[in-house]
Amino acid sequence: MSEETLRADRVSKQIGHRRILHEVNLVVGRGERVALLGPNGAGKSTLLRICATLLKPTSGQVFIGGEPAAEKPALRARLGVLVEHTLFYMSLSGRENLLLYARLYGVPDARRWVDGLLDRMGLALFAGEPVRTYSRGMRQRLAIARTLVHSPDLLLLDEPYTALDQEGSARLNEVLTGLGPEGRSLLLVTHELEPGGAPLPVDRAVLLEGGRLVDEVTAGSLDGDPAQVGRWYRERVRPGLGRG
Ligand SMILES: Nc1ncnc2c1ncn2[C@@H]1O[C@H](COP(=O)(O)OP(=O)(O)OP(=O)(O)O)[C@@H](O)[C@H]1O
Repeated sequence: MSEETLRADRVSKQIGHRRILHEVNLVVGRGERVALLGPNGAGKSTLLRICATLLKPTSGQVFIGGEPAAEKPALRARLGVLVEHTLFYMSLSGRENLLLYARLYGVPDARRWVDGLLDRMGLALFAGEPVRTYSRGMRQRLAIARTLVHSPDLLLLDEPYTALDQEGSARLNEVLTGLGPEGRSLLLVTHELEPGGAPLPVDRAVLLEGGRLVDEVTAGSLDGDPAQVGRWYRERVRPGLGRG
């Protein structure tokens, strides 16, 4: 794996007559966690989907671990992706759903590993229950666990805190905090600036507006206080008013 886990190189996206992304350059280093922030409609989900190889850019390229993603579909296995509406087999249990995924990726000692993930997301008690009985927050916890099943090098999470309660958010924060030391990387789209009342667990935040990356900040540059990422963002963007 190169030191650059993800590189978006002059990525543009046009849908119909609309330019949604304008020559976006973004690098996520190995073990680095980056928040992709911006107002509604800025193009965050579109950029994340392109980085996740779910959507093709109109121009520009995405590199995963230094390799061009468009030419190597196998790189997909290095990614853990959460976008809206994860699909599960509703009549199967949470555990069975994750085990299917684990077998697909040839995860060793799958049962133990999957049970560990369910436990980390606070789903141990419901592991054997069919997913159709899960609440929205429980499904979101399961969807997060699923992104981790194959120990991906890069997590791409779009609004993962949606529907999570305080405890679920804290569990996710813990998972994301553990990524850096394991050399795993994160691209996180969120409107939640203090999830579960805690600072965003990222090393850097970038601001996307009108399809352009317009600013960035490292958590370390803000007096070493990651809680300041939220303040940094709020000072730049006032909801509904665009750039402040
Ligand atoms: N398939 C599509 N067809 C037409 N327009 C689209 C399509 N997908 C996205 N868009 C438009 O692209 C722009 C960016 O959308 P995107 O979902 O990437 O924004 P976002 O920053 O994630 O917004 P939000 O914070 O509201 O989730 C929006 O104006 C949206 O309407």
